[in-house]
Amino acid sequence: CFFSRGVSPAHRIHPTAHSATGTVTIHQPLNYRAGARVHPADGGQAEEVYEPATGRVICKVLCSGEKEVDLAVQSAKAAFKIWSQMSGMERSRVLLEAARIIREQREEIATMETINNGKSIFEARVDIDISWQCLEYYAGLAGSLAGECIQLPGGSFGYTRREPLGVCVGIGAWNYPFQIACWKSAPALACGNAMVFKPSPFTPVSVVKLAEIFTEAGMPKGLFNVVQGGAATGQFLCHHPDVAKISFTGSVPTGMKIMEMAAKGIKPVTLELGGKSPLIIFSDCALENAVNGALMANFLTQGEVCCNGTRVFVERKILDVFTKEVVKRTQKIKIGDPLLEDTRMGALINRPHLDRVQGFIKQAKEQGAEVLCGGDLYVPDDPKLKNGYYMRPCVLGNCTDDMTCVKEEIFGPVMSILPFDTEEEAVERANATKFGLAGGVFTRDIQKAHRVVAALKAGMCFINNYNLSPVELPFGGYKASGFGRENGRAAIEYYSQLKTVCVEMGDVESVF
Ligand SMILES: NC(=O)C1=CN([C@@H]2O[C@H](COP(=O)(O)OP(=O)(O)OC[C@H]3O[C@@H](n4cnc5c(N)ncnc54)[C@H](O)[C@@H]3O)[C@@H](O)[C@H]2O)C=CC1
Ligand SMILES: C[N+](C)(C)CCCC(=O)O
Repeated sequence: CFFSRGVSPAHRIHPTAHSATGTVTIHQPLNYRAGARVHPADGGQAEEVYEPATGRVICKVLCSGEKEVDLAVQSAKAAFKIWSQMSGMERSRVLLEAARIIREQREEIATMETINNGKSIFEARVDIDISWQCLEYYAGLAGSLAGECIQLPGGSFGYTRREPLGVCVGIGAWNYPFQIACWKSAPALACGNAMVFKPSPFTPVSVVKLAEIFTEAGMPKGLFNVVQGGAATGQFLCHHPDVAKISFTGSVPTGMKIMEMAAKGIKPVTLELGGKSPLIIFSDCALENAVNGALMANFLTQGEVCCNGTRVFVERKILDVFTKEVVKRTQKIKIGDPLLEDTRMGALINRPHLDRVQGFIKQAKEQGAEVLCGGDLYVPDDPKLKNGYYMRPCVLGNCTDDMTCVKEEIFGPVMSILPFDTEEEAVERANATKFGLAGGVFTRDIQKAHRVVAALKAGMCFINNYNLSPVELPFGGYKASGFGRENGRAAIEYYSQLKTVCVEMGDVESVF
């Protein structure tokens, strides 16, 4: 598998995955509290949930009110008392069992993710693999989470305890619904915390499956709860006095609001926000790898990826050959029914978002960019897909740094190509953005590669590849792309706190 590892071939193909587009409806409650699916106790405003591939409503999600949010937090609080007292090894075993169940149910979860999100089943399987790998990784760390012992004068000493924070809130975006929930819950639970998770109201479905799996794996009932809804529900969560931490993935404007709310309760926050990341292609690159890298950097999940390298800086010497090849390969991307095995680009999340992406392309043309391919709506032949939210992936040439398409996050399949002449110029232009989530470089010159990534003001940098997600590596942003880290050992810092204990072995020497 091309950007995940450790998947046995038996997990790859499932014979029944093909037929479900346009047929699934969901009737079960989508809130999860105290170890069971429940209808929310209050709120109750219903939002339609779509299948992007067909434009069909697959269910209605009931938004949780203040009372339901409180019940979920209280349920988490009760479970925290049990879970936080368990040893790391005991927690590890439960997380490993959850990872095993996810592997077992991989096809079912990936199919649901595809139906609700619109991404290809091929990619959804990778997302689910990254998800269980994340649980395995933090299960591995759970047993070794510890403080340190520090010798002091006269035989006295101090020690630190790494303690959980309490009830953590996770708020997710719609592009990687299951994976985001795992990236937040795995380190949180490994550290001994409880969690209340709110997915995006566009993709409420798969995270409830995760909650069921956690219970089946042996977590105390109430340890992981799901509330549903949009901004109002999110605000109840962020203001709740019993919430110890908020981890958010989403847009910059919402991230600012989350931070303001957290400030009122002195709650720590992790913010995984948007980006407009640079990918710098030098003329001494391996061209085919660089072309592959540019496609990986722009067209996964219909371009709806926060860390995408959407500003592709190409050394002028290879501009023509690189552009020609990228365009040729982009035109070959198979768009269509996301549940078909050979589809590589499915549907965008919803009609307003598709319109927004189309608006960016229109504006790019008005500002002088040239559409080298795609950018138009795509209507699949299959009649059941005719109301889906498809577009052809787009490559823009003739771009300049001041264009809106180069400055703003589009969150769709739109690549902007920008020529450059010198390394210094490329680095300076790459850094001339309010964002700092990711960046990449393609070159065969190892000194240049390391020099350039060292100069990039971005949290996640790639050399000679792009958009890989090994769970062992910390992920997160600089500047307006947020702070805090997910994945890797680093995430432990954001879901635990240190208690220092100072131990006197002698007598108290009072100054009074
Ligand atoms: N850095 C990262 O890891 C990622 C960042 N993103 C960013 O997310 C954006 C797209 O996702 P969207 O779901 O449209 O973002 P969004 O910011 O509109 O919503 C994200 C989540 O916040 C909730 N929310 C909205 N208003 C809220 C409020 N006032 N209080 C509490 N919660 C609130 C939403 O219901 C949703 O669950 C893009 O800008 C993208 O760059 C998306 C995925 C990953
Ligand atoms: C998995 N990956 C690296 C393609 C994207 C992860 C960040 C996001 O949630 O957008």
